[in-house]
Amino acid sequence: MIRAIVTDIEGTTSDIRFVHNILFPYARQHLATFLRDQQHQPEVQAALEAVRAEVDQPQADLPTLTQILFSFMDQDRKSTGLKALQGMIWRDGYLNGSFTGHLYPDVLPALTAWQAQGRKLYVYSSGSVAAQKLLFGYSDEGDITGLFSGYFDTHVGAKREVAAYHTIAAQIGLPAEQLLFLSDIHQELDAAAQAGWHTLQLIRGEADGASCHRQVTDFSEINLESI
Ligand SMILES: CSCCC(=O)C(=O)COP(=O)(O)O
Ligand SMILES: [Mg+2]
Repeated sequence: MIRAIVTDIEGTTSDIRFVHNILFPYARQHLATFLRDQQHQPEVQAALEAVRAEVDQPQADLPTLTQILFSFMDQDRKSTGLKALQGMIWRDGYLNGSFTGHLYPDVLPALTAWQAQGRKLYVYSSGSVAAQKLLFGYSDEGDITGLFSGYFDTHVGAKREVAAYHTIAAQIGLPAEQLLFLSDIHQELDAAAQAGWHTLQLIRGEADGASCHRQVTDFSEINLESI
């Protein structure tokens, strides 16, 4: 029996185009000003230190770090330091009404039903935990953070690493065979499956012929009793 469901965000609960066409450009547009104005805030300093460590440049100054962060954004690199900074910048965008967090219309009814059945819901995304809480706190459907029992980001490891799913299972406190991971990316599901989890792939757009995972086009097609 599935007792907990862990969901990805981009391409699973929310449109990739929202992330790539709204969130990422907003962070890019505001990065330099944000760093200039907020560089002495402890959380910003911690993120910049993480970037320095990631590129093995302990003395890198702010202009150098800014260029490194732009190149990370060009590569869509899932850098924990970049993701922390993006989340801080997006906070302003949510608060000033520049955007709300996209949710596919099938997501909220399914999550609500699963929670009512006593199943625990979690999020695992490369976006920082703070960014995840913002997306669901300022979603198209209002604040739905009350549905979730916890959030995981790259602090537990990258989404294509098997070890990350062992860590999440240990933190949730359930055996892998009671856990279901929902994602649009088959390499992430491969890692979860290798850790013993159940998996389901969301196909929101293009088909994925290279996948060996069960596929659904939206959350309304998910029947947890048949897993
Ligand atoms: C919290 S929404 C922004 C997600 C994000 O920053 C991202 O890079 C998505 O990566 P994922 O590995 O979750 O597809
Ligand atoms: Mg995804």
